[in-house]
Amino acid sequence: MSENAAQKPFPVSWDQFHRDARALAWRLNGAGPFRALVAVTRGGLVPAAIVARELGLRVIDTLCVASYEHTTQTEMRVLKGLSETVTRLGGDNGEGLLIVDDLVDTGRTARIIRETAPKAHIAAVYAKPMGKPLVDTFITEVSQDTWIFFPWDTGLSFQPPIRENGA
Ligand SMILES: O=P(O)(O)OC[C@H]1O[C@H](OP(=O)(O)OP(=O)(O)O)[C@H](O)[C@@H]1O
Ligand SMILES: O=c1[nH]c(=O)c2nc[nH]c2[nH]1
Ligand SMILES: [Mg+2]
Repeated sequence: MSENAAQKPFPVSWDQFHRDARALAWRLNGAGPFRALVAVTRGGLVPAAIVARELGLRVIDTLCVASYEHTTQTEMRVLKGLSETVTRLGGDNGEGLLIVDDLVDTGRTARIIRETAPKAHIAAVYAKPMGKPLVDTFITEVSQDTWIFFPWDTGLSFQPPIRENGA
């Protein structure tokens, strides 16, 4: 999604995120074996830590990608590719690598990852319909017009009563 003007908010708490990331680890447990884990920064760092802990993975790399300024989709920039060590572990095509992100939305990020490592296993905690076909594993699907608010991007604030908003 390039703009979030008319999107449905889907706030996720730390507890909920931990539960969903752990559910992802359960699902991935049968999909390995994995030789290394790659976190897609920055959002993928949080589920990567949880999944790595659950699956006993200790070789962890980052794929540093930026494609959104707040809620606006911008030109895609790969700021850092896979390290030499992890590229060697995964062979030429990324087989045996587990690549983790927080969500897949339009699928643009996942498409770039797929080009970098075609045989890697790509996993995301949340998926929207456009991006869903581009990942191998995900946990929760939300509609395309949903904007997911992650706990590291949000804080507690006063909520006006529903009635006062004219709902
Ligand atoms: O499927 P797409 O439309 O490509 O969107 C999904 C990507 O967008 C977000 O990252 P973002 O580029 O905002 O960077 P961040 O992880 O640093 O927040 C999210 O963490 C995914 O990586
Ligand atoms: O915090 C976020 N929530 C989303 O729904 C989303 N889609 C792309 N990038 C995103 N970042
Ligand atoms: Mg990201």
